[in-house]
Amino acid sequence: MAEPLIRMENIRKSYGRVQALIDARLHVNEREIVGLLGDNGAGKSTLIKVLSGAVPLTSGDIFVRGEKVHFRTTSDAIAHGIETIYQDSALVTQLSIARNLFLGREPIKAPRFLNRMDQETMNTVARDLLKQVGISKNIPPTTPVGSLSGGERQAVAIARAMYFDSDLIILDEPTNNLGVAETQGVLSFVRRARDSGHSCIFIAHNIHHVFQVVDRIVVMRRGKVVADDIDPKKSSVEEVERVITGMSDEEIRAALLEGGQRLG
Ligand SMILES: Nc1ncnc2c1ncn2[C@@H]1O[C@H](COP(=O)(O)OP(=O)(O)OP(=O)(O)O)[C@@H](O)[C@H]1O
Repeated sequence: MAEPLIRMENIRKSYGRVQALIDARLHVNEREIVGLLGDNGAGKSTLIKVLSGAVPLTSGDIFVRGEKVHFRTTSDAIAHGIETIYQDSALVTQLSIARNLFLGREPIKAPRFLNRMDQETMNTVARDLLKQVGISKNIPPTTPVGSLSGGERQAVAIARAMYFDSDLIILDEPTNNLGVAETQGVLSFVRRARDSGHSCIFIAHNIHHVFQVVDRIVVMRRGKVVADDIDPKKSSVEEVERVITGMSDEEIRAALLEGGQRLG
């Protein structure tokens, strides 16, 4: 079998006495959307932070296309094609969509010594990217990001990762606080990123959103990966919820009943 794009093995991460990750493993194939699920505190964010170079691992190995890597900073991970998009996506609201797409990597107009940004190129690329990512309305690339909706901002961040050729785009709770239509928009941007050759890790508390978009589901519980090959087409939401909680139907019913009695 082909070497996966990303392979993480025996990942341990301790914060003092707290063992956030215990021999966690994760792989992501080329052109694959992996959904990462788990209850609060299961270790999802920590695993992603390790993969994006934001926190150092205590022990374990990370491979990119079979090559062992050591990420000490987020720039190391970005240099290996791994881009993480957080909810607020680090966009500058006062600047245009085009400027945000190129933030820190702006093309320079000739003659280069004058150090003038090539606004025209930025606008042309931005227009094309917005189309690729599937922003349906005709939004000019000169529009300030501050006037975009939450879903459109996610689209700009995804477009940026696509343009700078990130192989893996990690989306941490991209649909949080979004309305129904906006959420559907973001899910379709993620599908388009996959269809144009990128892989994604999608973290969301809303299991229904995950089911709609991912190719495979990975579940974490108490720092460990307890399932890494759930096919959303063959499993039900309830089955996956059981894996997340580690509870049987009976235990879930008892917990609900107990909760109901407490409320009553
Ligand atoms: N900086 C930190 N210092 C100490 N403990 C931490 C730190 N970050 C996370 N933890 C602990 O590590 C464990 C895993 O947390 P993590 O945030 O990775 O879980 P999560 O699955 O992302 O949860 P959530 O869905 O609530 O964001 C938890 O017990 C958490 O309290």
